[in-house]
Amino acid sequence: MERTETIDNFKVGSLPTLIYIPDFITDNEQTMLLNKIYEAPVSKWKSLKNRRLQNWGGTVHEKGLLPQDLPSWLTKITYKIYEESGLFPLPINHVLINEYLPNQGIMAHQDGPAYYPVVAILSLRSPVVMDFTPHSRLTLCKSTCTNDVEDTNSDRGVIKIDTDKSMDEHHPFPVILMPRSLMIFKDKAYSDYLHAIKDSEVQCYDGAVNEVEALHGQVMNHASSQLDGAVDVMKTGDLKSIHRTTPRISLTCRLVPKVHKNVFRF
Ligand SMILES: O=C(O)CCC(=O)C(=O)O
Ligand SMILES: [Fe+2]
Repeated sequence: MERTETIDNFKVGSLPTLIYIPDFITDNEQTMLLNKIYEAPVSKWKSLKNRRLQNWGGTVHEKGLLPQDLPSWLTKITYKIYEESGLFPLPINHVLINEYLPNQGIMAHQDGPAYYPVVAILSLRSPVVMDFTPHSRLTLCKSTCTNDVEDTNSDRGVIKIDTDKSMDEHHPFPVILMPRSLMIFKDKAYSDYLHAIKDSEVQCYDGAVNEVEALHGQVMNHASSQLDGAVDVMKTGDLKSIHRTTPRISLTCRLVPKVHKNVFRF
């Protein structure tokens, strides 16, 4: 982000509030992050049904965070997000790193209540489409029903969703997440919508709220455009799609406001 630009310049769509910043980090920064992520011992990865993840910053419980210092290679990026966005009241203290193979995704969910309601997602390597879908009513899920939610926010009070099809002014919409981009969402986009990534290698981005910002000239008009994961975006006739050919890594950066300093008083 240039010095003269404010976060407001990066708002996309009409819903409060979705922010999309293309090229938030450089190629070198992306390479450095990927190296660090894949340097971690295999035991740092937790495998789920449809993706694997690394948890950094400590353990999130319903009542707050049992903290662990973030490594400096992560604070470098989380501090940049904190400073440049101006949207977090305190520095980010928790990062979830997800790895998705081209046929993997994440089911529709809303992030758990332990987090401050602003999420920043940095995307690496492969483009992907994130679908936002409205819901009208939320009921807090007690620990007895968290098993049906395959999510890492998991046993600390993931929110169970009651989708109401009669929501009229709310519409589903896709967002394109290109490598090296940062997406931030909060307000209604956080509280009234679920977010999901389809577990398919071909994802439709028709109607994406950030099509111009994300693609700026990258769209290939033909199916022979397989130069790199970053440009596997095609428009064949009316079909707007992203073809995932490499794994995608994302860094979900959040703030858990309540931090437990002393394990024994937790
Ligand atoms: O990988 C992503 O882009 C989304 C991850 C996510 O929604 C989450 O960890 O809560
Ligand atoms: Fe999420």
